[in-house]
Amino acid sequence: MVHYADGQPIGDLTLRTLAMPADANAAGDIFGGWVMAQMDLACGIRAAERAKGRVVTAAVKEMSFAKAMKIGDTLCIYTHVERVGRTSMTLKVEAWAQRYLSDLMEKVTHAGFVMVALDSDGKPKPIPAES
Ligand SMILES: CCCCCCCCCCCCCCCC(=O)SCCNC(=O)CCNC(=O)[C@H](O)C(C)(C)COP(=O)(O)OP(=O)(O)OC[C@H]1O[C@@H](n2cnc3c(N)ncnc32)[C@H](O)[C@@H]1OP(=O)(O)O
Repeated sequence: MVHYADGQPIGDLTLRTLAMPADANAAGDIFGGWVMAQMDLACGIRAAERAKGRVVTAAVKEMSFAKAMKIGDTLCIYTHVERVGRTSMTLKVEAWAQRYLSDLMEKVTHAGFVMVALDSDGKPKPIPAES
C-alpha cells in the first residue's frame, strides 16, 4: 500500500521503471530529459492504443519539474486523454516517484503532450471513434 504525498495521481498508470545511476548527474539527481523521455513513451503507448495505430509527439506543453527524482526511485507515469481532436489528442501526464525502498509516492513532474495519429505514409490520419 503506497502513501501519496501530493493528492492522488490523475489518469491511469501507464508505465513504471527504475531510475538507475546512468540516468543521474553527479549529485544523484535524475536528468529531466530522462524523465521526459519516459513520459513520451507512456504517451506513445496510451495514444497508440487510443488511435489504434502509429502516433508521433507533436508538442510538449507546460512541463515543470516540481521535485527531484533520485537514483533508486521507481518512476510511475500516469496518463489521461484530456481532448481528442480530428487527428490529434492532448494527454495530461504526471510523473510520480516512489521513493527508494519506501511506500512514499511524490509527484515530481507534470506536462501536457499533443500526440498525432499517422497513416502508413506518415500523414496525419483521423482518430477513430472510441469503441
Ligand atoms: C495499436 C495499439 C498499440 C498499443 C501499443 C503501442 C506501443 C507503441 C508505442 C510507440 C510509442 C512511440 C512514441 C514515440 C513518439 C515520438 O517520439 S515521435 C518523434 C518526435 N515527433 C516527431 O518526429 C513529429 C514530427 N512532426 C510531424 O511529423 C508533423 O509536424 C505532425 C506532428 C505529424 C503534424 O503534421 P502537419 O502536417 O503539421 O499536420 P496538421 O494537419 O497541420 O496537424 C495535425 C494535427 O496536429 C495538431 N498539431 C500539429 N502541430 C501541433 C502543435 N505544435 N501543437 C499542438 N497541436 C499541433 C493540429 O492541430 C492537428 O490537430 P487536429 O485538429 O487534426 O486534431
